Amino acid sequence: MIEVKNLFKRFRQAKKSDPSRRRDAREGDGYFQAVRDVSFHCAPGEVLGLLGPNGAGKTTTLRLLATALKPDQGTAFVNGVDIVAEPMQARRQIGFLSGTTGLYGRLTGRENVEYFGRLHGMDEARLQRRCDELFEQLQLHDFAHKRTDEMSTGMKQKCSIARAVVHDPKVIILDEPTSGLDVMAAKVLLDFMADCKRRQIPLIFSTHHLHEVDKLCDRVCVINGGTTVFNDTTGAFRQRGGGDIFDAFIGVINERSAA
Ligand SMILES: Nc1ncnc2c1ncn2[C@@H]1O[C@H](COP(=O)(O)OP(=O)(O)OP(=O)(O)O)[C@@H](O)[C@H]1O
Repeated sequence: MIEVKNLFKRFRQAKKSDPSRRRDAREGDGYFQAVRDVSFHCAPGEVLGLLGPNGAGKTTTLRLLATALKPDQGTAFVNGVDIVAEPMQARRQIGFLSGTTGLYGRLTGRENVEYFGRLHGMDEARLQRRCDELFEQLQLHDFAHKRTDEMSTGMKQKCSIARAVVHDPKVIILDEPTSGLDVMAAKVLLDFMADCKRRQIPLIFSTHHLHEVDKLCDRVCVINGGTTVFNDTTGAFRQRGGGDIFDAFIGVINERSAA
């Protein structure tokens, strides 16, 4: 179970901006309030889609949840572990794919994944079994021994996912996993996510591709201007758009912007 409760995060800005030129209500004196009151939850067997326009605060929220950043206020619980009080314990439960691939270019795909498995303290037999399983599932076998700096975007992304989940985490958080991928590579990743759902692993992913949400998600959270503006089931979201998920998204964003 993942429970995110009233997260807030501001970033310091090097220069104070001129108040008359501020374009974003989140900008203050020497800071930018990237996340301001974000809440949602995702149970075992559920997939939650995190949506929002560019700059809404999705990546910041996911980095807070994955303990890469510390919130200013609020917290989250990962399988009952408080990410603020016990970040190390929380981190062990989480598989996190960030926007940057984080692969070592001179290592092969398999070497990268094995390296991160060893960092997680996995014993060799379990690590090899897990790598075999992931390389099969992500259709990476043919490329396992290729250096990652010679791989295509899709192959790199699959390796990054394998790297993120090698330790068999209890929850999975993916930041724009299908961004920039061709249809075939995206399908492999969507199938992987569907399998996590079948295995009762709570999974959260951010995306701009609404058809992925339509196909895969049980719950939807929309962030706009750093704040949660929708948090409910995918069915309830569709209804907001009279059955159309695109209209639902635009309606939720426009409603908030008008307010
Ligand atoms: N380290 C930082 N310092 C200052 N501002 C930041 C920092 N990180 C993010 N921001 C700002 O916070 C806001 C939210 O950024 P974030 O990357 O979380 O948005 P996003 O919803 O993931 O956007 P996108 O869909 O474009 O990836 C943006 O305006 C961004 O410029």
